[in-house]
Amino acid sequence: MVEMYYEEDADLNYLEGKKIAVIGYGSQGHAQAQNMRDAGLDVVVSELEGTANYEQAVEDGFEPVSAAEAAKQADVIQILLPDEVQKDVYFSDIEENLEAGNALVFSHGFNIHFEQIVPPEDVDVYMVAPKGPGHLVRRVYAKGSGVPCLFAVYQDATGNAKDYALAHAKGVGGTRAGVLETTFQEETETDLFGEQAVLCGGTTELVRAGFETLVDAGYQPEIAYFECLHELKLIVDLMYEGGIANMRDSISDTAEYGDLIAGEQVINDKSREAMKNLLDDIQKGEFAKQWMLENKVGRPGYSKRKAIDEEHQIEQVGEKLRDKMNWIDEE
Ligand SMILES: NC(=O)C1=CN([C@@H]2O[C@H](COP(=O)(O)OP(=O)(O)OC[C@H]3O[C@@H](n4cnc5c(N)ncnc54)[C@H](OP(=O)(O)O)[C@@H]3O)[C@@H](O)[C@H]2O)C=CC1
Ligand SMILES: CC(=O)[C@](C)(O)C(=O)O
Repeated sequence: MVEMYYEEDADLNYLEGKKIAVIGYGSQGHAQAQNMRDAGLDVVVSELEGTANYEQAVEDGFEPVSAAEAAKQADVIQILLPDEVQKDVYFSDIEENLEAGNALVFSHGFNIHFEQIVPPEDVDVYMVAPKGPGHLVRRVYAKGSGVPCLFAVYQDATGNAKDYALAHAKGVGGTRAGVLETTFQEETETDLFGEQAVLCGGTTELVRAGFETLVDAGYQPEIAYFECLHELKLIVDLMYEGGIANMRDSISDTAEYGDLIAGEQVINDKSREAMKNLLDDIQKGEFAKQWMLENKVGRPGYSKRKAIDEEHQIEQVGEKLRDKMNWIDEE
């Protein structure tokens, strides 16, 4: 069984007296910067002037600086930029400001694993990757809890990289929930696979396909929304709390029988083969190449498909229903 690390296994004193630059104040940046500041660490943030996230950083009490300035000031430089811009900003603003003994920190291994960024040998390189969206990382920290994190050490120039990584994970709240050690390769390949085949790609396509099947058969779109999207969270919450068996304990026997006999008809050998092909493309770097090229040519495919999905009937139906529903109180 793998070892989890908790609060008592991490010592914030390793980061005592060190300035931590969080470069990029977006989903992860706004959360991790505030959490680390609340933990008593010395944090400086970088954000593009004139953007909404720059204003948000100011509103949250930071004085954002440029990426170059942040890297110059800091001992620990955490790059929380979009993966597709990290390489450009690293070479234009960060690399020249690195000093021996600094730490270069990521929350996803993409740019290191696919060798977009090749750091100097005299700095530590580690990752602290929350296993959850940034806004949740902040929300649960503020409530006294934390989102579980993965950590990995890619380069240990100081001999203390693992201690720094665990302290960093403590600063963002990860050790409150539990932190697991991995490698940059394992985090990168599994995270990309999860995003594509299960969490985002697989699930959104499943939800849309289910919705369209019901609507095309003449059922009310609102009913199809409730069945295929609204309830999904509630079912997954039960799986999250106690596994698939826990969810099955709570649903009806009728639903459980349906679950048992129908699942493999939807996610069949062909679907599993497709999953293996996605993973193969990720492992071979084909996805990484495709994503970096997509950005180089202005994201035509990304923008076209995103526009189509945003116009999908399930979005309009859902928006109207969410406005009308009295929300389940998550407090
Ligand atoms: N989103 C998530 O929940 C998770 C993300 N991660 C990883 O965290 C990292 C950050 O992702 P995420 O938080 O989603 O990214 P976001 O896109 O939410 O935020 C990135 C921020 O960086 C800003 N930015 C862009 N260029 C610059 C620049 N030159 N200087 C300063 N700021 C700049 C962006 O501004 P603008 O928007 O104006 O371009 C944006 O505000 C990635 O490696 C990602 O894989 C890991 C786990 C979960
Ligand atoms: C939240 C998370 O970890 C994702 C979906 O992989 C991401 O946003 O990168």
